[in-house]
Amino acid sequence: MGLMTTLPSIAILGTGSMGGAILAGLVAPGVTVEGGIRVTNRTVPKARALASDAVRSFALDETPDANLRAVQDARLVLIGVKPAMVPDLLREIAPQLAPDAIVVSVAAGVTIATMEALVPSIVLRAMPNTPAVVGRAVTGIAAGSRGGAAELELVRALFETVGEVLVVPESKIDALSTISGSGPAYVFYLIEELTRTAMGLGFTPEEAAVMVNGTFRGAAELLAASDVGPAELRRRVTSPKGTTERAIAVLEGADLAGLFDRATAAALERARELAAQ
Ligand SMILES: NC(=O)C1=CN([C@@H]2O[C@H](COP(=O)(O)OP(=O)(O)OC[C@H]3O[C@@H](n4cnc5c(N)ncnc54)[C@H](OP(=O)(O)O)[C@@H]3O)[C@@H](O)[C@H]2O)C=CC1
Ligand SMILES: O=C(O)[C@@H]1CCC=N1
Repeated sequence: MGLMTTLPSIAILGTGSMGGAILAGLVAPGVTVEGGIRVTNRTVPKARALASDAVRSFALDETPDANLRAVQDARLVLIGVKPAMVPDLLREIAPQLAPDAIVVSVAAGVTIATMEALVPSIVLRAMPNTPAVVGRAVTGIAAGSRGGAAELELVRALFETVGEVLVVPESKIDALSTISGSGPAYVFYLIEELTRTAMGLGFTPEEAAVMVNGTFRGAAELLAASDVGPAELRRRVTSPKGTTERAIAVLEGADLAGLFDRATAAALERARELAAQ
């Protein structure tokens, strides 16, 4: 972010919530994609909406060989379709991939071994999150058995156009997904619920949004700007024998910590199911 980045030609196959968020980073100022960006979707209106001077888009409904056309000469091929569709898509594009193509999948669960069995290319996995849209993603990336440091650095540069990157072994990528991949949903859920509570206390939706959204933003920015961690920042809100202390006691009584352990365990279990599909 904020740096000048030059990337080689890129194809995004499946440009929905996640693929579209990454595309937003690629077309941001400061990023040059030499050789251009091609993206695909199934439906025509969605594909059309993504087209611009910098982006050629293809819809499968209109161009049945959309994915083949998109990967032609592409150095980076980002797989953004649903996990269950990944194997068929890889089988389809395998004959068309450039000899030096690097395939990067963001699909939850689908392992590098599964993908390496289907394409001759270097394959990596990445697990970004939707704040990519505003350049604030956290993305885990994992290398496979092919390729080396240069390919990993290229994929790091790709995801650094949309935020921070953490390199992890593939054995940790599903666990990372349960924290940062799904994490924005947990945060939005908390925001929704606190907003509902505020309205129950008599505030208008607008007032509730000012209070809740502003508080999440303020707390996140305070944490980012602080040299102390969240526990100390929480302590500074929690006056001894005051009101926050009572509220926190209720959350502790409901085992909020245990709930997060159970929620992430369920997400991890689902990643394993998706891998087995
Ligand atoms: N959403 C998130 O926060 C994250 C998602 N992921 C992963 O990203 C992937 C996509 O998820 P998400 O973006 O949420 O889902 P979406 O449904 O928003 O995106 C999937 C996209 O794939 C398109 N598509 C369907 N079939 C094909 C095809 N055969 N060829 C090309 N494109 C096709 C769809 O087009 P159309 O809509 O026109 O049918 C759609 O735009 C999943 O594998 C998920 O695990 C990873 C990290 C975070
Ligand atoms: O819910 C999902 O399966 C994807 C992966 C992480 C976030 N969204």
